[in-house]
Formats: sequence, structure tokens, C-alpha cells
Amino acid sequence: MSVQEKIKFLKSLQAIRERSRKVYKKAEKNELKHFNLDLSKLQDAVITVISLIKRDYNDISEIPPHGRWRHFDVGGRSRVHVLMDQWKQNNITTQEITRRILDLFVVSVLLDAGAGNSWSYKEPDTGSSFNRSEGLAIASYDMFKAGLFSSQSSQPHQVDADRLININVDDVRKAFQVDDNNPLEGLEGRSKLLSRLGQALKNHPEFFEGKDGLPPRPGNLLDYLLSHSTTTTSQLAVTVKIDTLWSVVVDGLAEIWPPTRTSVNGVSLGDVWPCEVLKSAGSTADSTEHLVPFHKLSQWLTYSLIEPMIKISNITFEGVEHLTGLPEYRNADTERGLNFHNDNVFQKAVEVVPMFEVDDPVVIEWRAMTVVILDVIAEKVRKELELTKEQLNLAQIYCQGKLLHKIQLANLFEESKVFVDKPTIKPVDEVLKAFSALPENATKEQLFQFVNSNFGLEGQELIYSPISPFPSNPSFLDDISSPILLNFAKMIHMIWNDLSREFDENSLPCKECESTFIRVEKKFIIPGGRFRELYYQDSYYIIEGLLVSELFEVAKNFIENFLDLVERYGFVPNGSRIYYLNRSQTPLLIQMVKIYYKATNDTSFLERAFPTLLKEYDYWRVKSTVTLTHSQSNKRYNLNHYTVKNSLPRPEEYLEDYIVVEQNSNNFNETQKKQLYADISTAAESGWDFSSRWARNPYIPSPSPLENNREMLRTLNTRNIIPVDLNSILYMNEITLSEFADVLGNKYIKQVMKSKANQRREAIMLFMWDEKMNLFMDFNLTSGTRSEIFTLASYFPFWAESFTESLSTNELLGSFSHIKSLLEKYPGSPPTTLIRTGLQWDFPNAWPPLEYAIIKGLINLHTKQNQPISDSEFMKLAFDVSQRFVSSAYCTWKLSGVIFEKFNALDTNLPGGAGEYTVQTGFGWTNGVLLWIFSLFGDKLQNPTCTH
Ligand SMILES: OC[C@H]1O[C@H](O[C@H]2O[C@H](CO)[C@@H](O)[C@H](O)[C@H]2O)[C@H](O)[C@@H](O)[C@@H]1O
Repeated sequence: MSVQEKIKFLKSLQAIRERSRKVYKKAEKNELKHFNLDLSKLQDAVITVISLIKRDYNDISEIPPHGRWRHFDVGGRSRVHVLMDQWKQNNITTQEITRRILDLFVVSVLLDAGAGNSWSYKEPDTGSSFNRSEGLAIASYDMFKAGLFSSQSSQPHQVDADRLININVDDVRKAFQVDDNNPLEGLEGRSKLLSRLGQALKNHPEFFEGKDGLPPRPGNLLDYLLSHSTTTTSQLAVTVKIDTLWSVVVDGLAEIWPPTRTSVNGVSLGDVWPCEVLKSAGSTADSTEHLVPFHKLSQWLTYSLIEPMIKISNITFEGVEHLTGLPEYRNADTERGLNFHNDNVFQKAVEVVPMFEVDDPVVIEWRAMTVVILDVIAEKVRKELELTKEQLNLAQIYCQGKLLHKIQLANLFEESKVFVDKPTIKPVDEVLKAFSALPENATKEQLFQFVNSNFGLEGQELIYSPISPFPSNPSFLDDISSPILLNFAKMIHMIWNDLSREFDENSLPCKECESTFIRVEKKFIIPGGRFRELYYQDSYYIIEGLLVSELFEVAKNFIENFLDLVERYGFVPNGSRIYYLNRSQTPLLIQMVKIYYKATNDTSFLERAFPTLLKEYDYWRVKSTVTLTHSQSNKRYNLNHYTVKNSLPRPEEYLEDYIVVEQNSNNFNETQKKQLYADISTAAESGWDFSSRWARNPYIPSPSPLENNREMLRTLNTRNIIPVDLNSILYMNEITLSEFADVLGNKYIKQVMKSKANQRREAIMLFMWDEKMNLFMDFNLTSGTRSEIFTLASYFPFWAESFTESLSTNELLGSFSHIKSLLEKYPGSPPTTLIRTGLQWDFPNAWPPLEYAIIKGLINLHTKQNQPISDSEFMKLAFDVSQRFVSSAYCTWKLSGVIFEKFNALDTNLPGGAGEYTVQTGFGWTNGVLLWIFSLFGDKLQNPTCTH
């Protein structure tokens, strides 16, 4: 290669990746001077990125491009659009608008060097102050708007060479509001840079020349690109090669940069640095093989220029993928599990960052590794997010789009879930073709016919899977003294067989036939009825029962399925159907492993599960953390809320959601509709779908006691509630992870989790304990106060333990006095709330998991108090709640022959009701909680007393 060719290569985009990869190759062989490569946390980084994407965007295509534009939008003002609208009104052509925006972006990017900590800019139009990059952006925007970069009084909105050359330090000082109290780092440097830009524009007429004798402008690069020989124009688009733009940036603006230390043959190369480990044995003084180019600022500028050309002039850029992630070492986030490390360097970096000069060999290796690691992460993220064509087709049928919309609005079946649980009986492509052949205004009959000829039976892809061996006489039965209850308990124990399922490969008539079921490898237990797949929160209570039934292997396989889901998706979906993939549910996986481990002492299972549990923990941390500042101490605390990104009806309740959101007299605008869809799905994520607990107005009456209360649903505010049960469970998860880490000898995680638990405990006490009510309450972000509605969620902190130390016995008894009164007032189990709304997680419904939480909390208090069983008020109450629950389950079963999912507090003979679907039978969590109660109180439980 000639010297000229070497220089050309080192200035090229292609060289950045190529050389950085060479450094990475050395790292893979552990041959770097300053770092070791450790990829053990790579997957964590990938999951963190995916969680952030899912948290902030509905779709990957919504992620805005990297570039300067975002800085101009700070404070929610679209400043670029303000200018463009003004120009459009004055009939300025699209090309000229693009030139002007390019002018602005070029100067603004160049002025964006570190401003220091003391400087800020007060925007005259809004009175808001901004610092750092945003402040510099707004200051340069105002300069541009005021015509300070233009030499033409007739056209102030431009940047031209004649004016730039004459800009002096006072111009910049004034425009940037700099004075002794508001010092800006590098003030003089900035004004010189602008002058050098003016000179560069003049030196390169090939890129920037103005027409008709007008001075050169940065924006004229648009004309250069459009007329370049490599640019192609079709009817649809103008396509510019990225290398063409790159040469404008790198060659056209070369002289604006101060000469760098790295030069070849007297040519200064810019952001290019020597890296010792790339030197070969035979290297000579003029070798260039060890030079690593980064060109960070040029890439930042290029990213920034592409965006307006795409958006305003509809230009397509070919080869954008050759640009890299920006090689700054701060892009390698050490806390999230950076993949290469050197403890000494990190110590140095954390304590004294400025000790590293930009040419420090540590920084050069670090930046090169950053370029490649970002690529590695990006590829993995893309793979995990990328939907195959088949998946996209499947989503079109079952998750969103015209087909789903038409079928669900036609109301063909008794409820929306039936359709989305029907597998196709033809290849998915054919189903879509058959649908497009239907007339636009297809009748209900035609749609029904279409479904019948293309889809099978709901749940057809799953089969019964009997459990073998099945213990016929688990030991808990020995302790049950009431003969009636003994028979009842035996019957419940046997139901596990009826609820056991697996995926059947051969259930569908063709290889390309598909269903919404997310395949899991092992057997699983379903709740029952319409819930024919795995459900996240239900499974915890089911596992409690399986363990009592001594079905340890079944419990283990069941948990393995959940671990696999976390491996695959980074989280546990609400249920194992693709339409549940946009949300999770109450995070009880860590507790499932805890009770399994407690029952079996299976340490090797714990070892296998532990990293996956950390991943799941991290999913919640990243996705749903909210930081609250305590008004008195000004201290900041992290708590969590449920939150789902969604702007469409839930496929399994499509018609219901559609009616709530679209068919009402509220005249919701598009944004309000989207918000409501998100709050609806968020309520489903909470497991309390639906409840007055999440409503802005919890007292809207239902049209009839059994009807879904749509008016109340229209006031959902779910994402703004910090739920006390969720935070109690996360607290338990932190404690449990710390205990697991202890068992596995991981001191670091043991400590980290302990301290996270401590801070959450403090936050729950501060924000949720209500002295007046003597209860832990949800915290409402909208009002900034605790919720005032009584719900059984208040008892989860007692399940989570450890709050006892902060509360007096009187306070604890005060909390549970509410439960005592409910038992006195109603014949059945304590109801979910005291408001009758027509929603299923409200009065008078009594749900098994909530009764479990009360009993568990009381037993914990009893154990902590260390009293003999007969003396404990808490234990007595735990027994009473247990007896009530057993009575309701028994009495309803006696009358109907089935086990229900929820019960009626007003009548032990009645199941629960209301809500958007009819009460279901089976039922997983009822059986689980019943068996668990039998194992605790079998010898004391009395024959049930039924209401009539
Ligand atoms: O189809 C409506 C909703 O059904 C599920 O929620 C209800 O059943 C679950 C399974 O027993 C239970 O975990 C949840 O607490 C119930 O409210 C489902 O989880 C929802 O996502 C779904 O939209």
C-alpha cells in the first residue's frame, strides 16, 4: 500500500471497525496490555438494552436516530419544527429548508464540546435554563435564529463563510450568556473553531460553494450530494452513498481540527491513535498497522446530518451501517456488566478519570473495545428482537391488524379469547391469503365460515398429560381429622392430574400450522377453564399445593419452564401465549424456587436457577423502577410499579377493550386512547384485572352487580399507582436472592441484595405505612399521597416479614383488626375491597392468593412473636381465615361439583363473579391454597359450615 493509500484507509469509515476488531481479537486471546475480556455479563447487557427498548418504545422502528436533533427538542419543544414551519409559510423550498437545517446542525455540533459544570443557558423564549449539550444546542439555535451566523441581512437564517471568519470571542460570549458567574469552558476555542470552519468552507468550493456569488455555506453540501456521480435517483427515492457524505465531513472539514499528534507523511489524521498491541515484530517507524482510527466527532456530525436529509428531503442513505457506535469510553457502562476489565484501571477510572489523557494507551484500548462490544451487543439484541417472517404473519392474525380486528368485532364466539386460542389448520400464509380474498364488508356468516375452515379448536395444541407416578397417599392426609374434609382433600389432590398438560407436536394437521401457544419443554399445570396455558402468578400458589402433594418432580419441571421463558425472553410473560408477550405478571418466580428449595434442599437446582433469577430481578429493576423523593429528608428511594407499553386492545379481550376505549361518550383523543390501552394492560400485568384500586374514580356504580363496570375502567390510572403488594414481593425477592447468594457462596450479591432490600423496606415504611388506618397502603403518584381505599393488598408486607420490628404489637393488631371485623361481618372469606363495582377484583369477591397472603402474614407474625400456638392472637386469626376459605371452597363444590377460581364473601355457597369473563373452574390456585391450608391446620379444621 502506498503512503497515500494508507492515509486514505485510516481516514475511511471501514478502517474504524477493522482496526477495532483487531484489538478485540487480541482481547479474545487475552493479549491486551490493560484489560481482560470477560463476557460473562454480556447477556445481562443485552437484556438490559432489550428491557429499555421495550420500556420506552412500542416497536424498534420508533427508536429515534442518534443525532443532534434530540438536543433541540429538550423540554418537549420541537424547535426545529418551529423554524421549518415558519419557512414553509414563507414558501421556502424543501431543498433550501434542508440547507438551512444543515447549516444549523453543522455549527451546533461543532460548538458541542464539553461546557463544564458551571455554565448554563437561559432560553429567552421560555425562561428555562439548560446546561451541557442541550444548553449549547439551544444557545446555538438562538444564535442562528438571530442571524448571528449570516453575513446577508436579507437572509438571516443561514450560516456562511463570510460571517464565520469574522466571528470573535465577544460574539460567542454574549450569545452564550457567559460572564464571571456563568463561565463556559473553551470559550475562545469555540470562536476560533467557527472561524476555521469559515476558512474550510472557502477552501473547499467543491463541497460548499455558493451559487450566484453568494458565500459558501455548510448546507450547500446537499447540492454536492445530490449531484454526485454515485447518487442514484428513482421515482421513489434519491439514494446517497454514506461514503460520499463521509468525504465531505472528513476531507471538507479537515482543517478545522487542530493538528493531532498522529500524522503520516505530514498529514494530520485526526482522531487516530497508536495501539501498542497491534504492532507486529517487524514494524518500522513508518508502519501504520498499529494505528486505530475512531473519528468520533466526524461520526457524530455525520449521524446528525443524515437525519434532517432523510426527514426533510426524503433522501435514503446507503451504507449507514458502516458508521459505528460512538467510541467514547463512557459508552461502556461498567455498572451494567462491562465485558472487559482491569481492576486497577477501574479504580483509577472511578476515582480520577482526568488522569487519563486522550492518548493514554488505556483509553485507546478501551475505545476500540467499546466499538466492538457495542456491535456484539447490537447483534444479539437484534437477533432477540427480530421477528421471523412466520412470527410476523402470526402476529398479524392473533396480535394486531385487520384480520384480528374484523373477527373480534364480529363477536363470533362467547368471548374474545376463544379465537386467539384457536390454532390454524392450514399454513399461516394460506390463512392470510384466504382472509384477503374475503370481501371488505364480509358478513358475520362469511367471517364465521372463514374461521371454521382455517382454524381448529381452541387449545387443540395441548394435551392432557397424566402424572406418573402419582402419590396416592401423601403424608399431609394423615393429619386431617374431619372425615368430610379428608375426602375433600383427597379429591383436590387428585385434580392435579386433570390440570396437567403438555404441548403436542402432532396435534395440528400441517407442519406450517401455528398457534399462539409459547412452546415450553416440560409438563405444566394450568389454572383451568378458559385458562388453558401457564399463568405466571397462579403458578406460585399451584406449586405450594404440588409440594404438599409431594409432587416434587412436577413442581421442579414446572419451574424449569419458567426459567426457560426468562432465558428466552428476559422475563416471564403473563401467560404462555404470544399475545401475553408485552407484559409480565406479579413476580413470584424467585419465591417459587424458594419454596421448592425449602421443601427439597436441592442445591444443584438452586445453582442452575440462580443466574436466571437474577436476570428476572433485573428485568423488573430496569423496566419498572420509580424514584421518589421523601419530602422531609430529601432522600431518594426506588420503588416499583406495574407498567406495560401498549396502545391496542388486548387480543384476548379485544372486543371488551375496544368498547371501553373507542365506544364511549368521553371523546378520548388518540393520546388518551393509547394511555388507556396501556393502563388496561398494566392492570392485567398486576393480576388484579380489574379493580377500583386502579381507578381515578373508584366510586362509579356498575349498571348491575354482575356487569363489567366500563365507566370505571375508563378512569384507569394503573401506571401511577405504586402497589404495596408488588413492592412487598420485590422486597422478599431481594431478601431471598441474598439468602440464595449466601448458600452459593456469592458474598457480593448477598450484600447487594441485602442493601437493596433494606432501602426498599425503608421506602415502604416511609411512603406506604398509614398510621391512621394502621395499614400499609398503595402510593398514588398522581396525588402524591397514599391511597385511601381498603384492599387486601395491604397484607402483603406481613407475608414479606421483617416489618414487624418497625411496628408495635398494637399497630400489628390494629392492622389485622380489619380482617377480624370482616370475618364478623360476612359469612365467607374476607373480600378483596369494600367497594362493589362490578369488577372482579372488588367486593364481594374473595380470591385464593389474597387469603393466602393474609394467612401467611399472620403465621409470620406468630413465629416472630415466638408464642405457643394456643396463645397467639395471630395464629387464631390465621386459623379462622383458613377455615372460612375451606368452607367456601367446600360448600360451592358440594353444590356444583367443581372448584372455583374465586368466591363470594357474602355467601359460602356462592362462587365469585362479575368482571369480563364468567367465573372459571378447575382451579389451580384454589387447589394449591387449599392443600397448603390442609398441611398447616389439617388436625384442627372443622366440618365446613355452609350458608344454607
Ligand atoms: O382474559 C382476561 C385476563 O385473564 C387473566 O387474568 C385473570 O386470570 C388469571 C389466571 O387465573 C389471573 O392470574 C388473574 O389474576 C386474573 O385476573 C390474565 O392474566 C389477564 O392478562 C387477561 O387479560
